[in-house]
Amino acid sequence: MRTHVVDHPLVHHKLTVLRDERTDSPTFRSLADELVTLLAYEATRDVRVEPVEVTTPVAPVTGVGLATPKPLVVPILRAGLGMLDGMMRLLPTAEVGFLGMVRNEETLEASTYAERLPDDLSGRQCYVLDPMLATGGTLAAAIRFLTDRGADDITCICLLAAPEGCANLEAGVAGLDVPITVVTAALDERLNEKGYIVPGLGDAGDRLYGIAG
Ligand SMILES: O=P(O)(O)OC[C@H]1O[C@H](OP(=O)(O)OP(=O)(O)O)[C@H](O)[C@@H]1O
Ligand SMILES: O=c1cc[nH]c(=O)[nH]1
Ligand SMILES: [Mg+2]
Repeated sequence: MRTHVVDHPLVHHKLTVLRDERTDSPTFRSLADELVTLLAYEATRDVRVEPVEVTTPVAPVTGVGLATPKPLVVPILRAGLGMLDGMMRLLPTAEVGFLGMVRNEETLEASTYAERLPDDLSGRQCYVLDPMLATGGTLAAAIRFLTDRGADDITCICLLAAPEGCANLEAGVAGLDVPITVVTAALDERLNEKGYIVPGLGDAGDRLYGIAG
């Protein structure tokens, strides 16, 4: 597994405002959207392309277009939904699959409550969107879903990651013969006793959409 921490002053700046407990939901949503587009630029560096011939007003030229099959973007509900528009801005022709997952806040185990993915992901590059890589349980389960259906290249885009979660995820995907990359805006210090990222930004889903019942 490869972990790439995006080091750019605008990423640091937007993340700082996201972390601030005084930032309200509308501002949080709009900044998360902007930040994801910056992360997506890095995360799509290896997106597969194929040659395309076009003619400019002056001469023919060989350029590139996205290869077929098109990439699949998979936001993990709820909080990953806040990253979808920012990602699709860069990959407007990608397809979108959905995974609904929630972490039990007592046991920290992730469970899946919704799934809408293509049956066959052979040869597909997949981009998984989840703002928080905390214990890593949610992303490990999501990656299993995708590799079980034949995904052959997976990039996870996160706003924040914890070192413990990266280590757990790396161990969890060790047996998979699929390249896995994590792109994040920051690798934070640690997890606290409740499994929250420190310093983190709190509960990403709640900050985007309000307190879940
Ligand atoms: O790495 P982990 O320890 O598995 O935790 C990370 C997960 O926790 C949060 O989701 P949550 O369960 O709060 O659901 P939500 O998005 O609906 O708020 C977050 O959005 C991740 O999906
Ligand atoms: O810090 C954390 C950990 C899990 N989920 C969140 O939303 N925040
Ligand atoms: Mg939540």
